[in-house]
This record gives sequence, C-alpha cells and structure tokens, in this order.
Amino acid sequence: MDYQKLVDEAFIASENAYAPYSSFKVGASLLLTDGTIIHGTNIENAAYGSTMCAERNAVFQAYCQGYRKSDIEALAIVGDCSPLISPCGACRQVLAELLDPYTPIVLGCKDYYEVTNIQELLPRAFIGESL
Ligand SMILES: O=c1ccn([C@H]2C[C@H](O)[C@@H](CO)O2)c(=O)[nH]1
Ligand SMILES: [Zn+2]
Repeated sequence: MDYQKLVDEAFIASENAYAPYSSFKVGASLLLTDGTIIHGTNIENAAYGSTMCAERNAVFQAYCQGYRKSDIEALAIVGDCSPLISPCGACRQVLAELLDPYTPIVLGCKDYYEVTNIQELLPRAFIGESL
C-alpha cells in the first residue's frame, strides 16, 4: 500500500479545513477496498465543543455512503505539527468502533509518517460487545 500517497491525499484534504479559531488545519484520507479515497477535514465552531475532527468526518462520510469497516483499507491523518498528529480521545473511541482493530492508521507530518492502528492507540476500548 502506498502510504505516502494517502498522506499526500490527507494534506490535500486539509486545504478545506475550516479552522478560524485554532488555525490548526487537519486532513484525513481513507482508502477503501474499491479504490475510492474519501477526504475529511476539521470543521470548527464558535461553540468550540461543536467542532468536528478531520478523521471522524472522513470515517463518518464513508459510513454515510454505505461503506463499513471491512471496506476500509487504511486511514491517514495529517497536520502541521511535530513530530506527528495524535488523534483526540473522542476520535479514538469512534475509530475503535468503526475501524477494524488492526487497520493501518498513518499519522503524518510534512516529511515523516508512522503507521499504527486503533488497537495500539486505544487498547482495551469500550465497544458494543461489552453492552
Ligand atoms: O487528530 C486531530 C487533532 C485535532 N483536530 C482538530 C480539532 C480542532 O479543530 C483543532 C485543534 O484541536 O484540530 C483534528 O481534527 N484531529
Ligand atoms: Zn478528534
């Protein structure tokens, strides 16, 4: 899999970020098994808590289009930060439910990336099977 291409796609996505409050533009890109790439960006709000993160927007968009976790090959998340962006707790909780545990998650910045997964980012997650 071409992780660098997915990182590049996430940076393209970040150009559409709506981040007037933090000025911190985040981009996400999802590669699906049928080759489709879905973008997400952070969308902020004057009521700060109503902000939505880039990676949740991307995964929610995939689900809105009818895709499910088995259709998701990889997720990239990028931001202009050093060394790497790190998804917030709310996103980790959502990704634990909507991605397979070992689906590659690529965390990127301008010239460096690392590949992880949600099992590593949120071990022992609370998931629906616990209910
Ligand atoms: O993984 C992350 C981390 C932060 N943000 C956004 C939320 C907010 O708009 C801005 C600053 O926290 O960055 C994301 O979209 N994804
Ligand atoms: Zn988040």
